[in-house]
Amino acid sequence: MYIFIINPAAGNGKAKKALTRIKRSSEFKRVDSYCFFTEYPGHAEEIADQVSAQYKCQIEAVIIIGGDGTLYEVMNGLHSTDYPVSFIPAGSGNDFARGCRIEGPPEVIFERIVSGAYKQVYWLGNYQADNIEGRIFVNSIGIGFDAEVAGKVNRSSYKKMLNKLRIGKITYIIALIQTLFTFKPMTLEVVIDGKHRYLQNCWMITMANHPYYGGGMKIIPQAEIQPEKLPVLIIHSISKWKVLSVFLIVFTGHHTRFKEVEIVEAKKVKVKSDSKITYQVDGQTSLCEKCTVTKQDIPFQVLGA
Ligand SMILES: Nc1ncnc2c1ncn2[C@@H]1O[C@H](COP(=O)(O)OP(=O)(O)OP(=O)(O)O)[C@@H](O)[C@H]1O
Repeated sequence: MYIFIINPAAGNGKAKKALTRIKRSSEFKRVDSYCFFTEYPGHAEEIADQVSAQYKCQIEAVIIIGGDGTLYEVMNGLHSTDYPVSFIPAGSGNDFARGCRIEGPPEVIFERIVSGAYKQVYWLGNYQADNIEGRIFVNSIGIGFDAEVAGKVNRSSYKKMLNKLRIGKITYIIALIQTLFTFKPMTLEVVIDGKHRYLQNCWMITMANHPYYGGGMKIIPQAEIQPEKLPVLIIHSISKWKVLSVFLIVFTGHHTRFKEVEIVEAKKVKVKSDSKITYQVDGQTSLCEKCTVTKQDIPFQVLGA
């Protein structure tokens, strides 16, 4: 049985249109399926939790139609990595689809899913932030400047309108410039695979499971879908104006040439601050003082990729 979890609010309603196209396909008529629509933030996680309890071994795949936020919720709600998952991009950013090369019209992706011929393994990340334990991130987790930019984008009143006009990237540029003037660089204790570092004037630390975030920025161009190791990007001891240059060229991946942009690989990263710092997980933001990030041991199968 194919379980669809659809976020009708993602990408200004793109998900419903994608489902309509899939439903018209001969492949859809041939298979057993159930469609669940999310009604509020957090609902996709509840649905995934219920579905894994109720259907267990009957599940052939869980197919998410929405954006990266919906995928994040589903992966945190599923009880096991044994369920094959697929993602039909219908959000505004769709970085997971970019990272896994899930491309094409929704009905074509669905055909590939059902054929079973297109699949790849994917290792998720785990994080623990203050008292929040055992959570999963799908694409990336970031602390500091990028998280504050993401928070501003999410709260902006004009995001929807600009997305509708297909110039959603302008929301990001506005938030970036606003944050550039308000952001206070952090003093952090960072422990990378047991090695302690004290970073002053730190702008951000980001860990990613593939290169993309924020709707196509190649934040860690060399990040591979791989077990064990997390690519970690650290930007510190940098001027405001150079940060602007970093983000102007981040879509090309050339920002890693700046000497203030450091990339390392690690199995475990701990970040500690004396005050609350903003972090983003797959684009959703929150505050914490301590955060520990690792890679999940067991991969799951992505169909249609
Ligand atoms: N029915 C709903 N109404 C409003 N918000 C919802 C609903 N269902 C889910 N959500 C919330 O919508 C948020 C955004 O969804 P999602 O990230 O999938 O789309 P997006 O923001 O358009 O895409 P992307 O993350 O790829 O940029 C999620 O955090 C989710 O909790």
